[in-house]
Amino acid sequence: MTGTVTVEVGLGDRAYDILIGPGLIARGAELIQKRLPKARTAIVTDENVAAAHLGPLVESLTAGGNPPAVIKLPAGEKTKSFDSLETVVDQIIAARLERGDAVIALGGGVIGDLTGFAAGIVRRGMNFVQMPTSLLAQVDSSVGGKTGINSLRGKNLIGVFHQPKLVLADTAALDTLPLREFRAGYAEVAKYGLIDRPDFFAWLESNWQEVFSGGPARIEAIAQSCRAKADVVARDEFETGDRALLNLGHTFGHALEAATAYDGARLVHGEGVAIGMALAHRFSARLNLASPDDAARVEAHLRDVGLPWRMADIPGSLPDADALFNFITQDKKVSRGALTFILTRGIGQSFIAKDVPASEVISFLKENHPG
Ligand SMILES: NC(=O)c1ccc[n+]([C@@H]2O[C@H](COP(=O)([O-])OP(=O)(O)OC[C@H]3O[C@@H](n4cnc5c(N)ncnc54)[C@H](O)[C@@H]3O)[C@@H](O)[C@H]2O)c1
Ligand SMILES: O=C(O)C(=O)C[C@@H](O)[C@H](O)[C@H](O)COP(=O)(O)O
Ligand SMILES: [Zn+2]
Repeated sequence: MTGTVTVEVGLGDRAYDILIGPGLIARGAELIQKRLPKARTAIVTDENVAAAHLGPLVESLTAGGNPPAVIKLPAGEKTKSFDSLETVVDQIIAARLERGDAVIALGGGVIGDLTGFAAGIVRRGMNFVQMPTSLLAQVDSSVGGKTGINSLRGKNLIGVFHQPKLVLADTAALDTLPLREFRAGYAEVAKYGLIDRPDFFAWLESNWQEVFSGGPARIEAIAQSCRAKADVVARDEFETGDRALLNLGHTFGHALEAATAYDGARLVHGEGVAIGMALAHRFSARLNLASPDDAARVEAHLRDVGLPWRMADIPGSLPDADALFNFITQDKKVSRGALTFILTRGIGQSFIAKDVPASEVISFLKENHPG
């Protein structure tokens, strides 16, 4: 597989394409103008991505007759904040973009989530294009329309659903992504196998080295991930049911991100998801829902690829189990005060578990806390 792969997100009159392949950033103007003729643009990006990939996109849009406004922000999770939101909103308005123009997110999930939120609220909703440059953004965050910023009290607590008009995943951009960030994105790839695609998880166990080294296996893994996500989003856009499955590993993972104050030097999102998925499998085994062998298999794969898989792998000390539990109670899946977790009956057999007893969660956190 070397050309461009297209995956459709089937949302009726708001359906859009995900294009996956090398060289798409430099073709930005042509591909965007085809869907949004004559749209003026503002590009939102971060400093790392700007240094590596902004030039060809600006050149393409300028040559197409519409030089873009550029909004550059510091890299990292702390950029998903009210301060950054204010900057982006103000700069879009200052550039006099209209509703029918387009805001482009060029970057990882941080830039995508923040930019999508800004596009969702400026002029009550503007066109928005995702140009994901991290593995995590290409396989997950650029698809499905969840946008937002963090609160110190919990992850992604402020945001809106706002779908992009187009996703352009330039796989050549991954050549400049640091290995730690590639690994973090891989956690969300493995997630799709663990949710309901056991064959995909087994394929990853055999082929992960090729996915990491690039070439056809990498594009195959990205395309499979996008298909898996597009399927769920098309049947449950606003997470009233099945979409919650995409949260496998996130109830624990988001609590750990908040508990480390979104300090990317200690923990980035995909690493939190890796630890969270291992914990979700271990917790399922503790509740006699799944075999401990399956939990061990997940932990072994995460360890093999170099991802953290237990709380003890996070550098520095963590707040105690009660404080971690307090973050869990802010999870968006909580309903009438009852906890919802994504648990599992085995590899690729995840399910939505409502009314999970708080006492079980607290005991489990105490048993697994590094001390
Ligand atoms: N909306 C969703 O559905 C969804 C899904 C998953 C994750 N998320 C969110 O996504 C965020 C994590 O995204 P992320 O892992 O992409 O983090 P990120 O945006 O912080 O990017 C990771 C790092 O890689 C750098 N980078 C990105 N692309 C690069 C490239 N091509 N070359 C060099 N450096 C590059 C960035 O500057 C950053 O330092 C979290 O905030 C998470 O909550 C959202
Ligand atoms: O798209 C979804 O739905 C997901 O849950 C994907 C997750 O990987 C992602 O991290 C998402 O932002 C988490 O959603 P949240 O609603 O728990 O904030
Ligand atoms: Zn995630």
